[in-house]
Amino acid sequence: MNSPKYDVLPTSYGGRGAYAREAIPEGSPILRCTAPYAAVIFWKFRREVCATCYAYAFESGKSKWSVKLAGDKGQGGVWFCSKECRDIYVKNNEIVKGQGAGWRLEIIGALERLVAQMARVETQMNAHKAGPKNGVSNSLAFLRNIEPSDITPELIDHAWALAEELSTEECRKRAPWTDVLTEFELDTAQFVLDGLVRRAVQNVTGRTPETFSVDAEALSGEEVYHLGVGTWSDFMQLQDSELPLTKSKPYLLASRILVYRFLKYLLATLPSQAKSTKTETPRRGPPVLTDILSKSLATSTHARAIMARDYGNVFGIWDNAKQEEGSEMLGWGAYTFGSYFNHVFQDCAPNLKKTREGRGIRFYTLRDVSPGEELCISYIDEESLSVKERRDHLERDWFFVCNCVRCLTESKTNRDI
Ligand SMILES: C[S@@+](CC[C@H](N)C(=O)[O-])C[C@H]1O[C@@H](n2cnc3c(N)ncnc32)[C@H](O)[C@@H]1O
Repeated sequence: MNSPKYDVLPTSYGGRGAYAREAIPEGSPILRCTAPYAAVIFWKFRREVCATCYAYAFESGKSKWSVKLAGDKGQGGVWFCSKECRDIYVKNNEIVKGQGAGWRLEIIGALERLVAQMARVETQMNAHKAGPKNGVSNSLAFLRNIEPSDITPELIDHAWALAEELSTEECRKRAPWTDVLTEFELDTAQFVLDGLVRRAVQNVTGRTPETFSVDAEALSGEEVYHLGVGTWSDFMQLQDSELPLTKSKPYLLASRILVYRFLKYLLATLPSQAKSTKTETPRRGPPVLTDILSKSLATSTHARAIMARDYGNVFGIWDNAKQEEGSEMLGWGAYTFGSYFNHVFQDCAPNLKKTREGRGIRFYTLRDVSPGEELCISYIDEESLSVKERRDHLERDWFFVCNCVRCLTESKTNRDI
């Protein structure tokens, strides 16, 4: 992917990076991603954060938003800061003009039911003082004790193959769901579902993503290069971190398999599936999105591919409070074209900064950039961490040893360790 202002090229230290095509003055907009390909607003914040523009109710002095969209039977609640944002949500999820976003609310309704069921299971477990079930059952029990040194691509493939068999059996039996997902797993499930929905909607509607253009209006005459969410294949070109992530945090393999099983089960509970009996006449009209989603979960390929592009590529969605006022993370999003900027490498300070604009993000230069210079952001809070903390954090969550000038100098002199 190439922008009018920079090229994405191989770096000397591995992977790709973004390099300025020509001199870029300080304060120049570099890239605006209008929306994430896939995102999640934490389940616990879904009433407080607008599902369209991510506005946080507390910043407007409210405890939650009051504009709600729900299904025919009141299920599938989604909250918005305004009617305009609600209308945008409907438009983005409408497959056939005039038919609204009912299918999406149906899925959210099923999610609400499973969340309520998991709360009941948890209450029962607490009453019986039973340890939490962590979703690693039978054939996958070996995942409980895996160490980083056990992790190989073959072991990961084997675990996913077993997960596919197990989940197919679970959906066939339709026994009640008895595992309890952690908050993080539930949010990961929402993120994966959002990516699968994006893929399905793009496939069905053929809606093409926006391409490079000058969006002069959006920022009062300022020239901003912006990109839409991209296609599934654009998204798939992002770095796949499944292997390094599993080596860094082996427990996440079982956790991600649980997320996949949960989503497959969730889709299997939807009425559109139950109706497809032998006696029913073939459905006419537009493709049923929920059925397409079930098909995309028949194997783990798509869900696994989305999770493989989560760590290392996504950005936190933060409220707009100032840092010193204690800004809060509301969720996270994968902004396809915004994930080619590496962590500051050659010198001590990043030359790009990112800001959130509604559901989009924008990158701009923090200082003058020379032609050919790599455009970098900072992945961490540089100021508050010691050199050891910075390097550990980058190795644990971004899978590389930081050899920037500052880290190398400070490690040599043992400063701040
Ligand atoms: C958001 S991606 C950046 C684009 C990535 N290099 C690519 O080829 O797609 C983040 C990943 O890039 C690599 N990376 C970023 N900054 C780096 C640096 N300073 N040194 C080495 N690798 C880095 C790490 O593998 C990290 O997980």
